[in-house]
Parts: sequence; structure tokens; C-alpha cells
Amino acid sequence: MLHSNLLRLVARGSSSRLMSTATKLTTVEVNDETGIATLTMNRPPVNSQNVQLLLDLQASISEIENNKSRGLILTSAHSNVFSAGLDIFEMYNTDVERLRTVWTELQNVWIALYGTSLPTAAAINGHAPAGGCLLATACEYRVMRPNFLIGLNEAQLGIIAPKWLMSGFTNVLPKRVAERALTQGRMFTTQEAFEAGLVDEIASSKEEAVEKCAAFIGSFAKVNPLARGLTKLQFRADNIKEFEKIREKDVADFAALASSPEVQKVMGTYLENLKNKGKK
Ligand SMILES: CCCCCCCC/C=C\C=C\CC(=O)SCCNC(=O)CCNC(=O)[C@H](O)C(C)(C)COP(=O)(O)OP(=O)(O)OC[C@H]1O[C@@H](n2cnc3c(N)ncnc32)[C@H](O)[C@@H]1OP(=O)(O)O
Repeated sequence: MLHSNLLRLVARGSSSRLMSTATKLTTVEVNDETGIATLTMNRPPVNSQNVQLLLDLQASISEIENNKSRGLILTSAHSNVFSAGLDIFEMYNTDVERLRTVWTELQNVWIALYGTSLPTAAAINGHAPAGGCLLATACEYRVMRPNFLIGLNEAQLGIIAPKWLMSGFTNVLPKRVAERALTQGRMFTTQEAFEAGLVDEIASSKEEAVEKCAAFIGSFAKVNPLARGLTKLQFRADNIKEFEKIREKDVADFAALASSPEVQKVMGTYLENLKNKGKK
């Protein structure tokens, strides 16, 4: 009988092990040769981030930190979407407590990924709007497949993203480019993202993207992991401290905004448009 905790299954031949079975919407697979863990989001059809996916992401990040992996690659099980961001259905017509939970768990995933000392990279094998871009920019390196879109489109939706949500984005782009993109709610094509520095490399397939992410993580092979991790965290410390100061207030602000009749109306219209798009 397979026990759900701490299972180490031989997944594909002998070169990688599927580590986690306790979670359902994410999987963790560790490459035996490189020691690098691949964390795959698998919530069809678009990896929209509901509370369960956010909790599973946190559990998988902890598992990877605890199993002595050499690094973490975040990717998606789907062919054309990395993650569609927060699950708007979960935020629509719901109570304030649920909205508080959604936002708290988004914060928790972000801080787990942004604040890990492990080397991290995102193999962006599809669109990455809003919360999808948030996860990708919490990582240290990004490799993206061609002809997809990535960006923080909150301004387009009439929403002001808080500073912590923008901080991965503002870390990697020149200030002027970041300000313009955020005020426009701009979605970058893969090529535009590469030219701006939002993604580091372009790969023609998911496999190639994962390989390039692994090569980035492998570039630290000869660096002392403690020195590397602490150096990374020194770079991120200011953003993390700022976030810790406002995290409670940020949850309250989000719940008040997202439950307001105006924003609920925008969500309803947005969801209608998304549904109708599928019928065209
Ligand atoms: C809109 C107002 C939101 C107000 C929020 C209040 C305050 C929040 C503050 C800040 C929060 C920011 C973080 C966020 O992440 S907000 C989420 C923003 N996300 C998006 O705008 C992405 C929307 N989706 C898309 O653009 C596309 O779906 C795309 C990801 C590009 C994939 O395109 P495609 O492959 O063509 O797939 P479809 O559009 O046909 O979608 C397939 C089905 O998936 C459903 N879907 C898509 N996105 C979401 C989502 N974010 N949440 C829930 N469901 C989603 C879509 O309706 C289709 O469903 P069905 O097949 O049943 O029709």
C-alpha cells in the first residue's frame, strides 16, 4: 500500500524520482543525476491559482527545501499556459473570509518562492499573466517558449497591484521600463520579454526550457551553497522586510477591494468575456 507521505517512487526509468503524492495539483520530480527538483503545476485547464493550488505549491516548495535538492524548476503540465494567475471564479460572488484566504495563500506562496535560498528558475511553457508572472518573477531565472504572453496586467483590469507583487518584476527590469509596463498593464510577447530582460532565454520546447533552467542552476555547482543563498537573500531582504511590515494590512485591503460591488462587477464581466471567448 502506498503511503501518501514521503513516498519516493521511481517515475521515469531510474533517472528521476516522483517525490510528492500528498499534493494533487502539483508534482515534484527530482532528477537523480543533477539533484534538481522540477515542480509542476497541474490544475487544468490553465493552472488558475485557487486556494488548493496555492497550498499545494507551498507544500511542494517546503518538500524541495527539505529533501536537499540542488535547485527548483517551476513549470506547468499544460501545453499553452504556465499559469493564468488567480482563479477569478474563486473570487467572484464569495465571502470576505474566502477572499482573505485566497490573498493570504498567494502571499504565502510568493514569500516561499521569492525567499528561498535555493536556486530557482521558471520554465515558462505558456502564457503567464498576472499571478503567473508573479510566480515566474519570484524565481531567479526565466526561460520561455515562443509566441506566448507574460506580464502584470492588473492596471488593465482596473486593479492596483501591491508593491510586493511587483517586486520580482521591478527586480529584473530597468525602473523606467517596469514603471511604463505596470502603468500600462502591458503583456509582453516572449520576444519582447526577452529583449526587455524579463525572460533570460527563449527555448523552442518545454524540455529545452527545463534543460536551460537546469544549466542555470548547474552554474552554481562550484559555489558554496550557504554563501550563495545568503547573498541572494541579502539582495531580496529589503523587499521581504517591506512585505512583512504590511502583509496583514495588505490582506485586509485586498479583501475590501475584491469584495466591493465595483470590483465584483468587473470580475463578473471579465468572467463572461472569458467564457464567451471559448464559444467563438
Ligand atoms: C478581472 C478582475 C479581477 C479582479 C481581482 C480583484 C483584485 C485582485 C488584485 C490583484 C490580483 C492580481 C492577480 C491575478 O492573478 S488576477 C487574474 C488575472 N488573470 C488573467 O487576467 C488571465 C485571464 N485568462 C487569460 O487571459 C487566458 O485564459 C489565458 C491564460 C491567456 C489562456 O488562454 P486560452 O488558452 O485561450 O484559454 P481560455 O481563455 O479559453 O481559458 C480556458 C478556460 O480557463 C478559464 N480561465 C482562464 N483564466 C482564468 C482565471 N484567471 N481564473 C479562472 N478561470 C480562468 C476560462 O474561463 C476558460 O474556461 P471555460 O473553458 O470553462 O470557458
